[in-house]
Amino acid sequence: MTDQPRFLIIGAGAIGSFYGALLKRAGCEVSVVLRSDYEVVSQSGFHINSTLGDLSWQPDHVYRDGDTPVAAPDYILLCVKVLPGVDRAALVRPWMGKQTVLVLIENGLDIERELLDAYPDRPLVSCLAFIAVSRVGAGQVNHQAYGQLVMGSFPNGFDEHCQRVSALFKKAGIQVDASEAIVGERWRKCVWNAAFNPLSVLANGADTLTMLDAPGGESLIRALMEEVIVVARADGYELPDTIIEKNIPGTRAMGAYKNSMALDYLNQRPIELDAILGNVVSIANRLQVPVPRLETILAALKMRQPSAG
Ligand SMILES: NC(=O)C1=CN([C@@H]2O[C@H](COP(=O)(O)OP(=O)(O)OC[C@H]3O[C@@H](n4cnc5c(N)ncnc54)[C@H](OP(=O)(O)O)[C@@H]3O)[C@@H](O)[C@H]2O)C=CC1
Ligand SMILES: CC(C)(CO)C(=O)C(=O)O
Repeated sequence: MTDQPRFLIIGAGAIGSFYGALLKRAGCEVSVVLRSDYEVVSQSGFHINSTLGDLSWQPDHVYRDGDTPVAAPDYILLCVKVLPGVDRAALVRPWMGKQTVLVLIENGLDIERELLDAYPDRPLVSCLAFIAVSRVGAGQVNHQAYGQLVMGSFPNGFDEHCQRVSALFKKAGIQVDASEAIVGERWRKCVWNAAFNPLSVLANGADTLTMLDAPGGESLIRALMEEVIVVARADGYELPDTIIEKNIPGTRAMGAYKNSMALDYLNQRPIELDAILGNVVSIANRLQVPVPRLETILAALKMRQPSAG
């Protein structure tokens, strides 16, 4: 591994280009594999309007499918949406060198397994992003708030790669919380995402305050969060009840906010329904934990979007 770590971002949308900008700021070589934004970013880079200032940057190399990288990356930062039609293991395969380590910044539960199965001898760095950032045009990103990462090795621990990558993000000014139990952290975040994200789609792309203030809204959201907590506990992750008491006022304090699934829905893009809700329900079914409300919402959304899951 070189002194200046070499990163390749696959999925350089809102999250990928934002965290890529930070790695660039920390002195790394950062390249990207692009699809729809290839021409624009090749010519004029990413334009990122951020609460941290102007984070616009030019990748060291801009690739597209079928290209051969100039050099194998030390790290692949995988930030594509986790969707049933997207084979993430196949997506990274052409770019993996003999020593390349995968770093995921993606939402959802139980989303690492397919990558670990495909690359069983590779360390896997798993990250959760607490951020509000969206892609507003080709190569154009708007960062509205936050940015903290929670990071750990999958399935557990905090290895030398986590240490190295977290040090780079910290150097660029981002808070990184180290976790020895990243799966528990995924459950903890899922308490929020599995309740708010799918419900916002049923509510026609509603923001958080609209959902909380609708008649019966807050009590439904609390009940959904309780169901997720019960499943997490049955799966061996002892989440405290206080999560809900923190989540509700914390969400109110953020102001009206449209989560990533609401934005996907409003922009007619596929939603990460299985990664965020379907996998919770599957684990509940396997462990025979009743989750009637989560199941109802999942079934209703599958009717709306049968193939995009
Ligand atoms: N945005 C946010 O505030 C937050 C997002 N997250 C999570 O982060 C993850 C990424 O989300 P986000 O960045 O918002 O999503 P975006 O839709 O902004 O970005 C996804 C990117 O992946 C690219 N992509 C998809 N397939 C390929 C491919 N085959 N080859 C190359 N590029 C590809 C897309 O390119 P193309 O345009 O060509 O399709 C797009 O640029 C998700 O799991 C999300 O839930 C978590 C917390 C907050
Ligand atoms: C928690 C939140 C709202 C932002 O980090 C998110 O994960 C999302 O928008 O899906």
